[in-house]
This record gives sequence, C-alpha cells and structure tokens, in this order.
Amino acid sequence: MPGLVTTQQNSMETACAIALGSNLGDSEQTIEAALAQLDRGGMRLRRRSQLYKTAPVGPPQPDYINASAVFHTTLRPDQVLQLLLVTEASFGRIRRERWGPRTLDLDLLFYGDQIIDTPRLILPHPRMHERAFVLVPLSEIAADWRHPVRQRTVKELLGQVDTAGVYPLVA
Ligand SMILES: Nc1ncnc2c1ncn2[C@@H]1O[C@H](COP(=O)(O)O)[C@@H](O)[C@H]1O
Ligand SMILES: Nc1nc2c(c(=O)[nH]1)N=C(COP(=O)(O)OP(=O)(O)O)CN2
Repeated sequence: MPGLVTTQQNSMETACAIALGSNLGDSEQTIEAALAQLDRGGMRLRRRSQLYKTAPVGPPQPDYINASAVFHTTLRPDQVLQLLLVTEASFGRIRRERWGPRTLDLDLLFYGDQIIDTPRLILPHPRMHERAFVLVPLSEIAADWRHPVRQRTVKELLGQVDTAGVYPLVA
C-alpha cells in the first residue's frame, strides 16, 4: 500500500528513513551513487523517492537536489549514523559553515519509532518536521510513518509546512 511502512520488520531488522541532499558537483549522480553505496554498506534499500529540486534553506547558495529513502537494517542507530558519516566523507564532504553548501548530506530521520537524544545522535531528526525539502520526498514513500515525538504522521507534518520551492526534478 503506498505510503505504508511497517517500522519493525522482524526480530532482526528495523526500518529507517534517510534524507539525502546535495548542492555541489553532480548532485543527481551523487545521490544515486550514495543510495547504492548505503545499500552495499549494511542497509537494504526498500523504497526511494524521486529526486526533487529545492530552494536552499539557510545562507544564499545553489539549489539542492533532495530525496528520501527507506532502508531495512540490522545495524544499530549509532552504526547507521557512522555509515552515513563515512558515506558523506567518501563523496568529498567537508564540514564548513552550518547550513552551507555540500556535496552530500545524509540525515537519519527515523529509526523505527525510537527516540534518542545524545550529543552525537538525535532521533527523530530534530528539524525534519519543519523542512519541506525533507517532508515532500518522505511523504512520497512513507506518508503514514508516525513521528514518535510530534505524534503526527509524515503526511500530517507536511500539511503544516510551506512547500513553495520544492519541485520534482522531472515533472
Ligand atoms: N539524526 C541525525 N542524523 C544525522 N546527523 C545527526 C543526527 N543527530 C545528530 N546528528 C549529528 O549531526 C552531525 C551532522 O550534522 P549535519 O550538519 O547534518 O551534517 C553529525 O556529526 C551527527 O553527530
Ligand atoms: N533546500 C535545502 N536546503 C538545505 C538543505 C537541504 O538538503 N536542502 N540542507 C541543509 C542542512 O544543513 P545542515 O546539515 O548544516 O544542518 P542540519 O544539521 O540542521 O541538518 C540546509 N539547507
């Protein structure tokens, strides 16, 4: 059923949702390659959104390409985060300014229905509920996933944000 994601797959695997963004280099190719690299790195790609062109949030910079994906994995949340950081680095990501341009940004949005608040990892991602560039792609593949803190589905959260500036790359 479109939009329905069961977050607990079996005793071993958990569904997690990832946001991908890029606005430096060949962003479309980078995102496609990153999805494949994550799939090889201990996560199983189950659903992915189309690519979106999005106006930058933050300082003036080029438009972004954004997408979201759902993976099933036996990795723990801290291991997923580590995989995301290693994958960002492998695409040449250098951390400069906050909200600044980047070759690849990978954020862990949901890990099942877990709530985590540590210096290294916050789940659900603390700003996902206010970002149309996250919620539009995510609603395409996981509209009914319930945010365990906000107690709203992705579709409901999407209804609360301004989606101007977020367009499918191929209309
Ligand atoms: N849910 C999270 N996903 C990704 N990164 C997270 C999350 N919670 C905390 N972090 C920390 O944020 C930095 C990466 O920041 P970006 O500017 O989004 O790249 C990373 O070091 C994580 O420890
Ligand atoms: N359209 C668009 N704008 C953005 C995007 C993005 O993917 N698309 N990512 C950002 C994230 O910046 P950063 O990772 O520094 O901040 P975070 O820790 O809040 O995710 C900042 N602005």
